[in-house]
Amino acid sequence: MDKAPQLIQERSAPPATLVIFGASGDLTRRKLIPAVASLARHHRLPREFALVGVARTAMSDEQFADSAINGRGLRDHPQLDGGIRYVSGGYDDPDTYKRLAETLDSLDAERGTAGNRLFYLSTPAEAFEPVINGLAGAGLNHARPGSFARLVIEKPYGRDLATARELDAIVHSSFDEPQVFRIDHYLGKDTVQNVLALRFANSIFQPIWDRSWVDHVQITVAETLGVGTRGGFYESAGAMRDIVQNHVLQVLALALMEPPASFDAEGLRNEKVKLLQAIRLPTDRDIADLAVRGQYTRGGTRDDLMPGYRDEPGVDPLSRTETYAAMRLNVDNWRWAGVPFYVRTGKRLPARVTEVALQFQRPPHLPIPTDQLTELDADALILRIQPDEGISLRFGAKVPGHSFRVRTASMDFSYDKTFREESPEAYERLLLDALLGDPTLFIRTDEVEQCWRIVDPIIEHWAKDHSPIPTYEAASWGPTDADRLIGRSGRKWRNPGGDA
Ligand SMILES: NC(=O)C1=CN([C@@H]2O[C@H](COP(=O)(O)OP(=O)(O)OC[C@H]3O[C@@H](n4cnc5c(N)ncnc54)[C@H](OP(=O)(O)O)[C@@H]3O)[C@@H](O)[C@H]2O)C=CC1
Ligand SMILES: O=C1O[C@H](COP(=O)(O)O)[C@@H](O)[C@H](O)[C@H]1O
Repeated sequence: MDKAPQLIQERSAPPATLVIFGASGDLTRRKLIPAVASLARHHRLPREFALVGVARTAMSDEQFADSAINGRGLRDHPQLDGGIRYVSGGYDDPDTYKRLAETLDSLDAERGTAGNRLFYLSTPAEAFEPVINGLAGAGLNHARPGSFARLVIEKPYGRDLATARELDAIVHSSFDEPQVFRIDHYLGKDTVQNVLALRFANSIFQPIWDRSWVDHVQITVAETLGVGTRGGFYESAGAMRDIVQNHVLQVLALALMEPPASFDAEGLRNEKVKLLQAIRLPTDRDIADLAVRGQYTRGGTRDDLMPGYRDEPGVDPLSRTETYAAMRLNVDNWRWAGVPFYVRTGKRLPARVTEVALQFQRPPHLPIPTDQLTELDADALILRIQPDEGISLRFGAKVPGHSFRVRTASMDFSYDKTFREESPEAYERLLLDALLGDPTLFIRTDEVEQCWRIVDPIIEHWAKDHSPIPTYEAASWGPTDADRLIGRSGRKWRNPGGDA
């Protein structure tokens, strides 16, 4: 019998050393170390496991272990006890990699990590090239026979199509594509993977999942937080590069692609690429009607007044960076021709919510007087990715009583209430996949290119547009232009949790 694709197996990691570059940073502290901690807690790491942090900040092994691991309650985990090292040095200094290689060899000897290495680039993008070259200079890009050397690269992958291709050339000068794992942590979320389960493990949804039934689709990635301490990074990214190019387009691709023959890495990624290729590019003439940006200004309530983006640390007081982006997309294929897809993301919106909402067409004829239907919305299927994970089906139901009033009702599935199993954190899931060499939930190079192809024209258009950037008050649902974008076709945004 064929082996099941790795995506659908229960697994634990092989002997290996995880090497994190940028080990003194925000992502390492907030996401990667907790992910390692959770893998250890759930017995998914073998005793032959080690962790090495690399960064310029001076720290001893003990200090790194203390700050990184012990603080997470991992002191007593045999998988990590004595297996934590720290290498401090410049990313472009060959000596850093020489010391790293010695550390890795000694861990192989002491802990039996078998020469398996997973290098995680958790630095700002400027450091990717020197780290890749440094690894190759020390021969760390090659594994001994029977072992692996893999590279995980954080997002955003490039700043546009051209720089993504340049980065790929640098990566491929030292690593072969099967060694490369481009991460988008949204793909590690159970609820994002559940888009696949809902669509392809059931037969009832597939017949209505197309232009004959769907009026339009809305994808929202809304955050209540501002840019926090990441103002410096965000200034050069903006919402389009930070969220739309990766998380939003990945979720969209999973929601709209054709059924793959199997959930193996190539089958799944081929279908995503085909879908992304079918997205029509806006022309310079219609871009203004199809894409909207905004930047948050001071807002909130008197008791909870939030600063404007330009007042955040690390942000230019005259910044023109967008903290909100919305687009209308068209997919030129047989299934979706004519159906509009509205996507939006923003910081400092009134609710933290990520969802995919399919709104269905109204019935062709309603045998009920219109005054009985004033509380009836169009039918909708809402895939709630976070934070209230689940699925809602919204449909019309007769209100009890002597009249024939029909009001929208909701049938809800909640992860929390239905399953007792715990969801792994996205980074935990993806770290384990990379340790196992399963690329299914990582981004292939042609996907990256397709995503840049879609957002590049809009980013370039905005860069040339010198009119004042539209604004929205913190804790509101974005600039009024976004309402016009969707309102032009007589539709409106679903604002989960209500309008603010
Ligand atoms: N933080 C987050 O929530 C998310 C981050 N990412 C991506 O993950 C990666 C890491 O993010 P994050 O941890 O926030 O980054 P940080 O800005 O915290 O940087 C990580 C570490 O890299 C080193 N570093 C900082 N600037 C430079 C530089 N210019 N050149 C070389 N090294 C530098 C610093 O360590 P030292 O000075 O000690 O060498 C720093 O501690 C980035 O690519 C980011 O885009 C992706 C999704 C979410
Ligand atoms: O990649 C990023 O994602 C986070 C949002 O992730 P979530 O899992 O909390 O939804 C976002 O805040 C950050 O700006 C971005 O770089």
